[in-house]
Amino acid sequence: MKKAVIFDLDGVITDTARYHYLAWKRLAEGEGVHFDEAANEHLKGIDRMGSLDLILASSPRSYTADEKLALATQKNEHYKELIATMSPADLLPGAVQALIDCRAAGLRIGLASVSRNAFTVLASLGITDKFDYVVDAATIAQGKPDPEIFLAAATALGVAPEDCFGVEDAVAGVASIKSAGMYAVGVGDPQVLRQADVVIPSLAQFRLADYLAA
Ligand SMILES: O=P(O)(O)OC[C@H]1O[C@@H](O)[C@H](O)[C@@H](O)[C@@H]1O
Ligand SMILES: [Mg+2]
Repeated sequence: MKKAVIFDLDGVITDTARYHYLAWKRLAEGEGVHFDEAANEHLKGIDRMGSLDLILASSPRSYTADEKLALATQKNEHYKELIATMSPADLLPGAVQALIDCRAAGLRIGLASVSRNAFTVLASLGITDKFDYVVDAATIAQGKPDPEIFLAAATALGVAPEDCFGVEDAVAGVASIKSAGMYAVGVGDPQVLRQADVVIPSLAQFRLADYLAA
């Protein structure tokens, strides 16, 4: 039986994935780089500087480290404007019920987001106290798809990786869960999240009993 669940945040619990997309799109177009939903799919779950590098790889010019930092800051300021009015109304359908079900089943509950805005978003959604442990992205050396962030959450929760399952909307996130040796619940399109053990369209279809014995 599984003893812990580790959730991703952006795109799983709330639709911040949309805001990340809009902020990256404005930045990319300002740099003369075409950016659409398909390109964005490759950035989901990727940390801020990693995402910027992927976008700028298609730019006609090169950038100094200082220029990159300025662009990343600019994107983050725009992103923070977009999330400023978030409230519990921005929780995706089924998210709170999934957290309640996991708690009722006695699971330890972690959050593994590479976003440095995760604590702010959790507070705006009013769900900080629903997690036993939230990984501080600033303490993680290797972003997803590296397993580090999911392993860090499991260690802090005191549960072996094989007794955990992870919940993710990103290809890189599912890869991170699988290389951590955990069962992966994908949220999204099965044609995209091919490495997941099971894929559900949203947390409204979260069926805890199916994952506990997996
Ligand atoms: O820029 P932030 O808030 O630290 O977020 C980093 C990354 O966090 C991830 O959760 C998102 O899926 C990415 O799109 C985002 O780039
Ligand atoms: Mg995500």
